Amino acid sequence: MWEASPPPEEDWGDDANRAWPVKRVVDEYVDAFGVKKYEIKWDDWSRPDGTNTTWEEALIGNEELIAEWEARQAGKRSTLAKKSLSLPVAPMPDQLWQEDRTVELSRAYEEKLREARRRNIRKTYENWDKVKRIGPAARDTSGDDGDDHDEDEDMDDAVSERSQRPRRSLTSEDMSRDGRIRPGAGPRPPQTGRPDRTPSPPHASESDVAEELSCNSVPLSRLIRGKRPVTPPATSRVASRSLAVIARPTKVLPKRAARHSSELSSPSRSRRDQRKALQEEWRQAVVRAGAASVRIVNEVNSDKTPPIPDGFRYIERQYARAPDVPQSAEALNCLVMCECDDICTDAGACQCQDPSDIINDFEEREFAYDHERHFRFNVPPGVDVIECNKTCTCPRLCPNRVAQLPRDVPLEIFRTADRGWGVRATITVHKGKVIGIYTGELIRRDEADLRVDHRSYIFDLDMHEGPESEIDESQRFSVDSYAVGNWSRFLNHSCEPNLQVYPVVWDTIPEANQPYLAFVATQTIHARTELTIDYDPNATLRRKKGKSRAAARIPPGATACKCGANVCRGWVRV
Ligand SMILES: C[S@@+](CC[C@H](N)C(=O)[O-])C[C@H]1O[C@@H](n2cnc3c(N)ncnc32)[C@H](O)[C@@H]1O
Repeated sequence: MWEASPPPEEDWGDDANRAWPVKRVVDEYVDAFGVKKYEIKWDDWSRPDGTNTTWEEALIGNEELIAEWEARQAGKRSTLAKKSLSLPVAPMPDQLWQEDRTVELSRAYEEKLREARRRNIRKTYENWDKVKRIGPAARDTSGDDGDDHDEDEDMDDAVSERSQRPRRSLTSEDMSRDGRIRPGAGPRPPQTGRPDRTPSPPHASESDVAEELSCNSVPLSRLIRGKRPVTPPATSRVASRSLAVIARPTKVLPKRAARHSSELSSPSRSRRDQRKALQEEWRQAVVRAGAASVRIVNEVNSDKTPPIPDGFRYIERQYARAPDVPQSAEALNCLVMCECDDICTDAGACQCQDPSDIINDFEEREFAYDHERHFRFNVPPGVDVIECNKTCTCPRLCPNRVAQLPRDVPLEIFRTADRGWGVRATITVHKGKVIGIYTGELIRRDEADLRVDHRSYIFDLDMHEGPESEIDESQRFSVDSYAVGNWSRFLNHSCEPNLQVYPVVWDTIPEANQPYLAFVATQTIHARTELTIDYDPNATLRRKKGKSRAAARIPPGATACKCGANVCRGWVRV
């Protein structure tokens, strides 16, 4: 608790309006309205406490003072630049490339390279490579049999792919506002004169035609938008079941995970060893993905590990696709490329946002994130956030690449007193901070319906579905995190949650109905506060609208809610 001291007294005497001599300008800042202010050091005036500076807005008639201040600053900057050329731009060992300090570092690095080039000095800062490749560089290859896809390589691949193959994607003109593809639209050769692009041929080549067909072959039912339900994004499926009776997963797991699972379940291993092995397996998966740590902690009872099924595979930031849900080539061909010069700052001018339905009060297109990469909560229900994709020219630290980046919030999977295991962050996160994404096995909905035992861990990707939707059954998908998943499978329900879920795409188009689900903080969440979501936002909406009066009666298929919130409706569909 503290109280601000009173401002220091200022006494300008009776002749406050006389011309007071100024010594010099000692500081400056630009206020929230863009007005520049200068801190002035006075020559023969001071407060009783000895301080003799004040902040002044206009220095009319004293332009030479400002000129002198600016010259001094320029001198300082150039001295610093000279000095800093010899300073290493080195990341800390635990530094992740998407952190703010890495962004600052990258800017310093660019500045130094520019200065070195200007002075014709051949200078390389080898340590910078570590920032760029923090995921793969930190990879622990011991025991890695190499059959896992390196999650962090995706973006790097994308960048190199971009420079190797001619870009093929829809431009803004090909997509109309409602996201439909216009007849005759299709991928075209790039039109600007950037050095790495091939000039536009007069007629479409064979490959253009092939891609055009594949892009236009996205079934129309999947391109119909504007008929989305006004419901919150995704709903967890319904079923109450005991964790003790979890059935073994039916899917054959990849070699690597199976090996670990047999190690983990070996009767010769003590429970403590099993915990260590599991923690290490997850640590490696997290490091490979370039993400912040996930620790397993239990301060409540003697359980060493959460009750995951044998062969559980931790996968931080992508779906494990079921064999009958391959990555849609059509969707990849239909990615809209933006050509922003640097980071994307104007959604209206960023071509990949053309199909986006995020519009502000002035009917202008808006990004879902602000310049600090915080979610703006401006996404209407049923609308996917469209992040910049692998064909876009912007860098990986563009503010419109957020959910696709590795998680930078360190987490703990911790034992709760009465709801099994839960998730909490070990740092305070602020409103709008995107924590990460839900991962798991991407399966068809009809398959999800059969996995009754997994229901608590299945998220339906149903944000585009509603009574009027014409989405074909074969195009409805769900994510099952029972046997494959990440920290988010441990998120518990609260009737007053501190996270919200929103659908987001970057490696597909919204019409493919396979977005990722991202979790964003809806308020400041202090370190080690449990992170929670609402498993049944529709029920909350109905309740808010007063449609469900029998709040405390537990409906069939639901279980007693133990979220402890003041507004708890008393039951939860799990
Ligand atoms: C997706 S899992 C969450 C992680 C789970 N606590 C665990 O230990 O694996 C969903 C299960 O957590 C429990 N659960 C989550 N939120 C709950 C709540 N508010 N009240 C009671 N049980 C809850 C239920 O057993 C539910 O089936």
